Amino acid sequence: MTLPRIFIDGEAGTTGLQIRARLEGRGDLRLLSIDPARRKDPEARRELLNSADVAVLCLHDDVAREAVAMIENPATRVLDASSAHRTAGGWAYGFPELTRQSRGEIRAARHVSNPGCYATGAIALLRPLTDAALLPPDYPLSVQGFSGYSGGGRALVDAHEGRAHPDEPGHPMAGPFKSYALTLTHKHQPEMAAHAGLSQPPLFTPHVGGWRQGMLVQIPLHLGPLGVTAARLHEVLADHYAGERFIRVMPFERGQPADPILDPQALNGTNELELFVYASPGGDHALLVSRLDNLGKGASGAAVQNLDVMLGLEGAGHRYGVAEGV
Ligand SMILES: NC(=O)C1=CN([C@@H]2O[C@H](COP(=O)(O)OP(=O)(O)OC[C@H]3O[C@@H](n4cnc5c(N)ncnc54)[C@H](OP(=O)(O)O)[C@@H]3O)[C@@H](O)[C@H]2O)C=CC1
Ligand SMILES: CC(=O)N[C@@H](CCC(=O)OP(=O)(O)O)C(=O)O
Repeated sequence: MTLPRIFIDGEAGTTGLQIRARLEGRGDLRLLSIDPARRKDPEARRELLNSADVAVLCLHDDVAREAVAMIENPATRVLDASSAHRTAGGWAYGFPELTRQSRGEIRAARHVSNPGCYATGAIALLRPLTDAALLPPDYPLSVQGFSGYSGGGRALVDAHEGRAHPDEPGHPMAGPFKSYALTLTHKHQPEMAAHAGLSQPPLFTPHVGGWRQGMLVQIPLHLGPLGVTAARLHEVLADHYAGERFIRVMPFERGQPADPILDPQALNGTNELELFVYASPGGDHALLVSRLDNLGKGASGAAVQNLDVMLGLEGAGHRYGVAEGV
């Protein structure tokens, strides 16, 4: 039996290293590796991109677009971890649990785009609610994100872990806590709108802190104008994700999940996503929260899960977690 050949373009980066670590030891795939000295050589990359059954792109957006343009072999499928193709026509969105059709679309697609980390947290909470008409598509939503610094890729990881070049100025986002994207524009907004079933992008305010990985995404809601209870929001989410291996809707007893305090790092090293619905005592306000590892279900864990869905291997029960700090 010939094993599916997988090439990770950008395997030395934050996302690429984590995908590679998750695929080490898999006897049902064959990893094609590039000579580290030639990892940015277009000819070496072109050859491997066109020899792979699936090319996994762990590159910044512009380089990912160039990589797609280099592929001439019609049999090569692409799983792109960058944000270049998340709302592009002809690309399946790699969120297997999102709708009843998602797995089939990913399985059939030649081109699959892996979701963004903040977007995963927001869309997981919103899409079942817009599909159930509990949230109107034009509802004015706010989304707040809190991420570990690995979300900023190699440059921010190096700045935090003391590997920045002494001649280079400090990374503007390094430090214990920073609010950013204060132009109120962020690359995940179009993706959130498109895949959460919204007709306008949410107001999105991300923050990054001095922990390596793990994130929370929060969506506050005034329930009065929506005419819905927090218990109903919880019920719809719990029904939608029932039976999913990686997504858990946390129990809701009299308006509160069991956790009164959330640590963004609790799912680090896993491919899990937890969803919480909190309610104020009078029932006027709800807070939807998702917790995930930005490098797990927010990037590399999701990519390996998508790879398996593409290849029809999801049912084999592979582990999509990896030790922290890879
Ligand atoms: N970090 C995260 O939490 C997430 C990241 N992503 C996405 O994944 C993609 C990669 O991000 P991330 O891993 O964080 O970024 P990194 O900067 O850590 O990694 C990118 C890698 O690509 C390499 N590279 C740069 N130019 C080329 C080239 N021309 N040919 C081949 N390789 C090249 C870089 O090498 P060098 O460093 O030497 O330049 C680096 O190893 C991005 O599009 C990002 O949006 C998606 C979800 C989450
Ligand atoms: C902390 C930090 O800088 N986070 C990144 C997003 C993280 C991420 O990985 O986004 P993609 O999945 O779209 O690549 C940012 O806000 O641009």
